[in-house]
Amino acid sequence: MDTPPAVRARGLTKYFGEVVALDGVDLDVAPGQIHGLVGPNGAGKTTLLGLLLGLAVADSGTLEILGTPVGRALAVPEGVAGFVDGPGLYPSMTAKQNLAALARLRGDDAQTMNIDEAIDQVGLTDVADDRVRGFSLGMRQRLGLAAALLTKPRLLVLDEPSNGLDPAGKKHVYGVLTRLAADGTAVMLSSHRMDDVESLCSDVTILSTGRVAFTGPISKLASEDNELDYRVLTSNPAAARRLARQTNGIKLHDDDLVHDGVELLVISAPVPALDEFVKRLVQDDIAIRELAPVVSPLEAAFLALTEQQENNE
Ligand SMILES: Nc1ncnc2c1ncn2[C@@H]1O[C@H](COP(=O)(O)OP(=O)(O)OP(=O)(O)O)[C@@H](O)[C@H]1O
Repeated sequence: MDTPPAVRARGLTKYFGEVVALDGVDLDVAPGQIHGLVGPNGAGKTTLLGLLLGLAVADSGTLEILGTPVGRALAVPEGVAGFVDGPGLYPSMTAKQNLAALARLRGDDAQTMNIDEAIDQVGLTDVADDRVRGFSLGMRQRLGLAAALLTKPRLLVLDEPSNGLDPAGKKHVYGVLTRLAADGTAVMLSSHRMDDVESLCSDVTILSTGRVAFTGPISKLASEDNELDYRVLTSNPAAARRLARQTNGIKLHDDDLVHDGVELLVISAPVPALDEFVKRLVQDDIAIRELAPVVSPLEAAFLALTEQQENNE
């Protein structure tokens, strides 16, 4: 039998009084997929994640989680774990006691073995017996993730999981999420960091004022026709500039930058024109020391799609 999708939403709509927080949202998340949810402030990200966690119900539309239709009752759907607006923790208890209490609340036996393992997975072993009151935001986020891991979820839902994490903490947590996904758990997470979403997620949904501006594989956003801005650092900026002028489809920006005393060209180009430019640089013996988009394809799409939708309001 085929494994059902982790999430299948059609036409989800949610109002808060007059405010339409979600407006006809369709969403598909496959098992083992890490799916990013991005959008400007107030776009509806937390509201959507809350529906997946059973913290609220939609006013209309249908939602199936792990193959089971979600009803009108407020309850965490079977197989789902996660948190929005930060994990709910007891400040006066230690990290370990928090996990034991949460397990008891769910009616599970507090299996010390699993608790130690979950704490180890998120890298909190050294502070397992410290009270949560003294934990930083990043440590709380990690403990919240450990609490979710204890339930062995098939869908993990996280609101801004990298909030408060230092670069090492982020790398650790992303490693945990990547391994979970490799074992078949679907992960849905919101973020304001496009670079994080690009490095971690295979798919993304861009929300703008409650509507889906894009949903699908991130690779589809980097379409060959899209024109992106690139920074180009070469061994011969003057010759590179001449070649850029002679290559069809390349637009040369006037505001070149100076990087460590070397002139950096800034160009706009669709992928085929960029390919042609690179070939010509190589033919003319000009070394390419750096070639990178000024903003990533996800960030460029995010800005274009959300601006477009806001202008249509
Ligand atoms: N409990 C609530 N009562 C009233 N309005 C709400 C409530 N929750 C959300 N909203 C409104 O619904 C819209 C979507 O909010 P939501 O928190 O889902 O956005 P978000 O994308 O998570 O924003 P942010 O990036 O700022 O966290 C906003 O206009 C918000 O003001």
